Amino acid sequence: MRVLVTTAVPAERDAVAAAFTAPGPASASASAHTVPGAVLSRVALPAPSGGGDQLVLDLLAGGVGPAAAAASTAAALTAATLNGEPYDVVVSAGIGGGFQPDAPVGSLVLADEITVADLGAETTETAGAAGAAGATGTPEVPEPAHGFIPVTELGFGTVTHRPPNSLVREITAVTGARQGSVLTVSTVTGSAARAVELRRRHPRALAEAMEGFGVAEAASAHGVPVLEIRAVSNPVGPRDRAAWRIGEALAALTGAFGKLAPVLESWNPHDLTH
Ligand SMILES: O=C(O)c1cccc(C(=O)CC[C@H]2O[C@@H](n3cnc4c(=O)[nH]cnc43)[C@H](O)[C@@H]2O)c1
Repeated sequence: MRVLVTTAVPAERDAVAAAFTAPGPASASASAHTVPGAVLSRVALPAPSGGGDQLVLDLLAGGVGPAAAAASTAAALTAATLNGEPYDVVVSAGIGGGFQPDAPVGSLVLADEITVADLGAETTETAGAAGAAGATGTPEVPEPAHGFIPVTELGFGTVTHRPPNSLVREITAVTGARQGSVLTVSTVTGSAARAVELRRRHPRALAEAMEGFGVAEAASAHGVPVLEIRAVSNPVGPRDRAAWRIGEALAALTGAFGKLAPVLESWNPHDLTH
């Protein structure tokens, strides 16, 4: 089983690696290699004693934001395919903001939907009131934008990727993660009003981060299943850097990967029954 794990920054990548590289009788081997557009840290676990596939994880610190994440993930996926060693699953992993009170700081969120929240068009038309401004004539002063049309309703692309249900269920069970939508945003939410608006539009959202949708777009282009796991470092809402608990979240990420390795080892990538 070959797994590509894309994080944004090296601290997140190293937190994932720490789940496998602690010294011990059967510790994993670690190495690094470069492919065009990506530097990969490889963790190869010892083959399971009862037989079965060896778990190999390539860890990639692919950059902050959906564009960097998509570009670096796509580079790694393409290189692996050209080398005849394609990945079976891609995981977007890192810290994220948690919507309160459902995803407290320090908790884990596993995405059953990876949704881009700000890919679309602003509109002054409210839902169900399209054309209202036109009915009363041209407004004399510009109205504030108060609506959002996702790109899919404009006739383009996609806004949501769905990880395989079976894998999500099993990982939720072993890690104790909360399961819900994880939003991808290009701007970190910094106000209560924006947090409320995001939850109004996405009632199942538990967390927001900046890379999941980019990773998922690359995985989807290669026909590879995708997961997203976030350890909550801060509440989504008014900007308060003092409230961030990055160390706690990175430790939670390490704990999660320690537990999900056996699930990945035993998962059959050809069983994509949702
Ligand atoms: O508030 C700031 O000054 C600030 C400046 C630069 C970067 C940030 C980040 O939030 C880093 C984003 C980084 O971490 C993930 N992340 C963590 N919490 C959140 C969040 O509440 N909303 C969105 N992304 C978050 C994200 O995936 C990036 O990789 C802040």
